[in-house]
Amino acid sequence: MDFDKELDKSLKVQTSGNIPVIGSFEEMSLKESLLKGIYAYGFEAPSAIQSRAIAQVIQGRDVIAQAQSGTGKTATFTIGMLQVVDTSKFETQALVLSTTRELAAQIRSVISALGDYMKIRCHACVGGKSVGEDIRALSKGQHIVSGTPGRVLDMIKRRTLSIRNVKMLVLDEADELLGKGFQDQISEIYQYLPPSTQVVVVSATLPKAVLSLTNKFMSDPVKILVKRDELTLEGINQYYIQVEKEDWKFDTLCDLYDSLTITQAVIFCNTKKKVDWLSESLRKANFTVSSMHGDMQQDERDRVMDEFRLGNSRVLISTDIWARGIDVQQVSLVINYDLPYDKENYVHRIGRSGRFGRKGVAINFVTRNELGDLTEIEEFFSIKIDEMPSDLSDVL
Ligand SMILES: Nc1ncnc2c1ncn2[C@@H]1O[C@H](COP(=O)(O)OP(=O)(O)OP(=O)(O)O)[C@@H](O)[C@H]1O
Repeated sequence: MDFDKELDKSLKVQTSGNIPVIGSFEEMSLKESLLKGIYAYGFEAPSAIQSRAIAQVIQGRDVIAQAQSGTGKTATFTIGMLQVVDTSKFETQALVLSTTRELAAQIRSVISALGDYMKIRCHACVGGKSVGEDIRALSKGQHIVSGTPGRVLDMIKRRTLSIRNVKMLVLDEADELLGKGFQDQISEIYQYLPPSTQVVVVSATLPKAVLSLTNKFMSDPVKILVKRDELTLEGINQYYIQVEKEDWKFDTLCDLYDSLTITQAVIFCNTKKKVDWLSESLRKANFTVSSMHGDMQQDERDRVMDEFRLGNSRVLISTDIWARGIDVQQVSLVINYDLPYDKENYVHRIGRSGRFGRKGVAINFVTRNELGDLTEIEEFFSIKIDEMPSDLSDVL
């Protein structure tokens, strides 16, 4: 199946002005070494967001790029960034900020892979890792830094990360970075950057309040936006299972376990405590599961992540730390053991499946009391979530 064409037909975007759509990577006038990196990585044609936004980033415009989950936003800003970085200068010219350490590390590896033939130097600057290693890596000279706000700010303040020559700032998962938890750190980092820094803002969800905030630090941005009712992917089938009481969710999950391991599955809970409880209970019942949340040591988080990426573990239980950006193509099933508190995160969570045109299934566990929350999600995204058919193999 031609994923690109399928994907393009079903996705609707709104753009500011008349933004040209460039149908191939060759037509983007990219450096030879970058083009080679793109093809070596296995990309053949640009996705909808890539064919619109890459050229705008390269032209130096401030860009607001919204696109559905798993449709190639990372490569959009990465290709734009790699094209404008001058690799003969061993100084940091672009800075990418994201919400979790795992996501910052994933972005670093995409940058390194696509920029392989350009001999790009890119470092992930994230919390939980040795500061000494950051200092060593940064002192060698890194063209691009991908990091989480706290550690990046720390490195700037220590003058270990020199931002004098930064030309571009990318805010991935921008709505979360500009929300309460990160806003102060982001604005502090921004104030250190040269005034002419180009800003690229990226996310699958960009609520109006966030869009209006961007006026403060972006000038006349090009906007590529998706309406809320176009945000869920057609390739992800969404269902709910209603249970009498919360306790029964556990038995329902046990019944589903065999189906979960057909490919890979992610199960979301709303709290770290519940992740611990659910994974321990499943293990006690002799099911093999991995788990991950923000209170775990970073080396343990890294180990769980590596195992899951390699496919050595098939069922991962996590909090919203896993909701955004993480790309594991084999994930075809997402279970919301709890519905997310934050409606936006619903599309991010279910978007861990159905990556780049692949099929996915999302199952929401709800008690009678939670049915109203499910309806709110349906109304918010203008979707219809059906009751799960009795035989899951019909839908997987
Ligand atoms: N042009 C392309 N051709 C083929 N595969 C692609 C292309 N662009 C991206 N991909 C692949 O699609 C997958 C999803 O891409 P990516 O992680 O960039 O999505 P995203 O839009 O950032 O998603 P999210 O909203 O979850 O952050 C990745 O595995 C990536 O390698």
